[in-house]
Amino acid sequence: MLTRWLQPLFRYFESRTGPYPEGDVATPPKGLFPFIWHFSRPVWPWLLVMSLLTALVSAAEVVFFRYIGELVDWLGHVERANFWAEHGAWLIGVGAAVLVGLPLLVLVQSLVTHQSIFGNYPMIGRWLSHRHMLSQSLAFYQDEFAGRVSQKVMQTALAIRETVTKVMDLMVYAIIYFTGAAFLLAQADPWLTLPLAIWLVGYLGIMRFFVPKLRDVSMAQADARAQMTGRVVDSYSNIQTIKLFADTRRELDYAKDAMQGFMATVHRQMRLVTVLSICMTLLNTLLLVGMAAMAITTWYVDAISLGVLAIAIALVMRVRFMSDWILWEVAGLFENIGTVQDGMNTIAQAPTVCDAPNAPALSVPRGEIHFEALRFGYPQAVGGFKTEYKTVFDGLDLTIAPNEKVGLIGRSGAGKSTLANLLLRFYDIQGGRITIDGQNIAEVSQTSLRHQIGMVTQDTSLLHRSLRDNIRYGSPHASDDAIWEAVERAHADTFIHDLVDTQGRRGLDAHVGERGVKLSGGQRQRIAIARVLLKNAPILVLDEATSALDSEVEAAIQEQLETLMEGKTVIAIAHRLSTIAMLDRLIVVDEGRMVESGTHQELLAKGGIYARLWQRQSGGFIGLDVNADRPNAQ
Ligand SMILES: Nc1ncnc2c1ncn2[C@@H]1O[C@H](COP(=O)(O)OP(=O)(O)OP(=O)(O)O)[C@@H](O)[C@H]1O
Repeated sequence: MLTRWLQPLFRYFESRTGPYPEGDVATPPKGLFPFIWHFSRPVWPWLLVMSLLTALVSAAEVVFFRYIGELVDWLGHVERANFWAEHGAWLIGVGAAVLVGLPLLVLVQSLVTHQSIFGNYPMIGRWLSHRHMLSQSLAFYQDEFAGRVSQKVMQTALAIRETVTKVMDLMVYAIIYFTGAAFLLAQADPWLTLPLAIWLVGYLGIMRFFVPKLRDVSMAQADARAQMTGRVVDSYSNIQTIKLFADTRRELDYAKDAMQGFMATVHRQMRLVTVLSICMTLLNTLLLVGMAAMAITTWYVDAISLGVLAIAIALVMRVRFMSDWILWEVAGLFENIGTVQDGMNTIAQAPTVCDAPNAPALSVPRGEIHFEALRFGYPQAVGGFKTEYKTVFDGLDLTIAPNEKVGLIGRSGAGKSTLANLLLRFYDIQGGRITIDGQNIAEVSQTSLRHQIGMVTQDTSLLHRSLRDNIRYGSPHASDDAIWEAVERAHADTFIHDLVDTQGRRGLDAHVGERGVKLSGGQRQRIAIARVLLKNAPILVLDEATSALDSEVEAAIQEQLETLMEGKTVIAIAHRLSTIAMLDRLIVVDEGRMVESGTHQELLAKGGIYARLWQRQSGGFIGLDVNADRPNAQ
């Protein structure tokens, strides 16, 4: 009933701050305060309101104590017969104010804190971080575990909320309460503040001693926890290897070693907690006894009234309960600041590959690709500070004519996949340029560049969604008819028709991945081919596109791939030379340069690297005819 009545209020306060801010994606700044501010900007007016209301609630509590003291005094002095006549109106006024005012104040404060801030604030952090992380360069994800990044995104947002709200809410509450209490006691008799002042010195000393120790042990515990989880996850994810070598005891010992490391931090922490509890109890009891003694003494010499004595004891009782709680909050605050700092190191990294300001879209009327004096090496951090480049291309020149189909050949590690990745601008080059129809790919928007290129790779990773969503990922508005047509052309219909996932979803509706259907490497590759068929981009990159298929399916698809290649510029990479031998031109890459170029026949006649490779592959290595030199030899 009450909740129903409060519904409009809930809705009003929940909608005061939008949890999904739009606008340009910005890299969060480095530095603790600017980083926290970056995620707090959308909610700061509400944080301020929360802080003010908290200060009011805290002040109201102290004032309330004061009235209780006055009441005690009257009750001690006034004649019973005159009590109502003298104080009735005043009492009803204060009673009404407490009865209506305080709950109302707490209601508004609670609505602002819980409805406007608590849910929306961390979501703003997650949303802004996630948007930024999606624009991060590929190289970033090759250096970081996806699970670790996602955990940082989720955790950091919560830690920012905890840090800011602890400072702006709980600390404000405690400071106002403590100052208010001290002021109230000083007004009655300055001597009464003495026990409080001594207690404060002791309390700050305890904080100074214990908080850094608690923070250190919490950080050590977080590390030990990560290590323990990491080892357990490592065992589960490599369960096949463990079973293969049938050595669960070794795995258990490996995990136990990390568990013992974790337990050592727990013991350290719990010992600290016990000593801290003893110190706090001693200090608080001392405050209580000290304040009681001081209050009784001052009352005895008639310096204070009975009412003041009562509130002095009551205020101190409350300080006693609050002090434990604040100490833990401060220790927690440092832990949260540590989490924010740790998250900042991952999240506040600028993408290495960026669009130029107002970058135009790429237009591909012809499909000519030109690599000009290309120099590229993968960056490698040396000693954590300096970056060196591991050279892959050193002055490569290559022009691929519109609609030309080129096969790239080279030993493993020669840089074939790298060349494809550079065309897609997954990395920025260190020298030269890459142009498509005369437009430098570094000057057009990355999205438009990748829209114009269809790619099938060796390892097809599918998203944990329905097959339909996976296939139409590059063309989100494709109809089911168009999807089925692509599926049939990729020869994927044979298995898609029979697919049922654990939830009973069938065919294109079946979900892949975790708790979904498990597809073989060849099946996944056919899905990838269907996806590219549907995308129908003017430039095609096939990086070992049929490597996971058996010969029968490969032969069937080859025909479809030829249709797919019609009217497109194609770069195909394959170790099995027979799959690319029929292309217009074959290029052999070695040590960062193009060393041979020509048709299959020309390269065979040349008797160079290609001829030797062909000879080896057709010479029984994969069971082909020794004399086969026909481009379409299978
Ligand atoms: N992300 C990366 N970071 C650093 N070095 C890399 C990265 N990817 C590849 N390399 C290195 O760059 C070189 C070229 O690799 P690339 O994958 O392009 O070769 P490839 O010719 O496609 O090999 P393969 O035929 O085995 O697929 C290799 O020495 C490889 O170790």
